[in-house]
Amino acid sequence: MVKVVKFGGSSLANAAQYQKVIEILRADPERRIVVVSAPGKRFKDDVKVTDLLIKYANASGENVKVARQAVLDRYQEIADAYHVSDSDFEQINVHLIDLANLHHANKACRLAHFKAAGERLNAILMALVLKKFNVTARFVDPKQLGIKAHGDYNNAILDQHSYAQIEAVCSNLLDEAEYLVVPGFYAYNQNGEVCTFSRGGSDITGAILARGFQAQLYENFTDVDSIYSADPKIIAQPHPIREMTYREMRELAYAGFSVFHDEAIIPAIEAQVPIVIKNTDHPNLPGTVIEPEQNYASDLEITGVASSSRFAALYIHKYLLNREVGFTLKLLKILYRYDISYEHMPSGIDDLTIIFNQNQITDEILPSLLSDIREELHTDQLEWIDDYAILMVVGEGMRDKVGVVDRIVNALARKQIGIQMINQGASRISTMLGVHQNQVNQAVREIYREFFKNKGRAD
Ligand SMILES: Nc1ncnc2c1ncn2[C@@H]1O[C@H](COP(=O)(O)OP(=O)(O)O)[C@@H](O)[C@H]1O
Ligand SMILES: N[C@@H](CC(=O)OP(=O)(O)O)C(=O)O
Repeated sequence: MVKVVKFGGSSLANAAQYQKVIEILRADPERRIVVVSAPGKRFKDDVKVTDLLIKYANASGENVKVARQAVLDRYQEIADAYHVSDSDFEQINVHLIDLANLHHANKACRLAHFKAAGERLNAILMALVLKKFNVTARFVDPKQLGIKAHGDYNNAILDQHSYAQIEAVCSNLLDEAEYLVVPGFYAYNQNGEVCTFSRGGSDITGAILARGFQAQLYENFTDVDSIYSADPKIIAQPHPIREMTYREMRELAYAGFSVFHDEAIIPAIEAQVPIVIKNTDHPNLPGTVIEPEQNYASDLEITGVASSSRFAALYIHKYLLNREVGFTLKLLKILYRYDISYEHMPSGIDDLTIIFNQNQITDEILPSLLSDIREELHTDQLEWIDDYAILMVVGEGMRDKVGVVDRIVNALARKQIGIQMINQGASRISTMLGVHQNQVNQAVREIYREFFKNKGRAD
């Protein structure tokens, strides 16, 4: 049995972090498949290599060389610390130079190729460094593994057919080296071009490989001791979550727990591979285990409260909407025409709200989208709310408890926080609320306080 181990950008930010990663790998012989992100921030105001690469892609004139050098320096510091030879390191330099000279189908394709270099070069470097420790390590590109994706070049989605090839290739590769080092975050489309998953997408690659290799465990190493019940940037020293279910993680990750990518849960669910989130700085701590079902005792009503301000909403009011056959169909056809997907659509008798990911609606399309909806649906009222935030209160413990929603609503009411929308998922393990963005952090604090004030570590 093998473990897939993913290291995030913070875990690979410099040579000192590399050292911790190597020790983690060597501490457990089952850690064979190593998925790496691009080097992340070394300190608070540092810039991630992925962002340096975006700068490089957009640079012109004199700035091109400066931007390229900034990326190269990050790898050079690590290579020097491990005495990687100049000739071995040269491939990293050459790849960065080539990026700017290659022909690309369009701007989006070019950007994806640049961004993917962060992970690709880090995986090449990690394999070179591992060899310095007298172990066999092999860089394996996603193309060789058959990781294929479709959709936007910079927001791609895995092709489900990929698994047949991944599974076939994986077992053979394991015999070839002690460590297979795979770059996260990117895949190839049907034309063989590079495309990336959405930001933070190395978690997805790790999960795909956990399924592909039928791993016993997917270990995801990051910079926190565990997943907490609230974002530690909003609540100081929040309650650590020791165990949680896939369902809980999916909802919380979607709604703002950026420690794990929400789409990365899916391959793990499909193969029923448990996930553990651990800190590269404290690898012996238990971390957070994410598993198929709740097989552990818990007296918590809620597991976590997440928030995200990446949303916008359209409120539509029309009398007798409930009696109008095909109203929603017409609305969805308009969205389809504009190539827009929506996130949620809670509705009442005479109104409905459509919640979008803000990046779906640009300033260019918004006026004509609204005017088409007004004219084709004859609405009585249309309101565009661009400061929309979502709160997600999640917990397996909510399912059988009476009065949880009551406590959420009262906690917000006590602080005069208006609720724009409230929606309880059919799974009954989550309640979603819409609030204004300027109140969202306070809302998280109030809900957190309500449910964790007697649990020892409340803010
Ligand atoms: N509920 C949460 N629990 C733990 N960390 C969280 C939570 N919500 C957001 N985070 C953030 O996620 C960060 C780790 O994710 P990320 O920056 O993507 O790490 P990596 O570089 O390892 O990929 C933490 O430093 C923390 O700020
Ligand atoms: N490097 C990519 C992908 C990724 O997963 O990064 P990280 O592990 O640092 O979140 C990004 O910055 O989006």
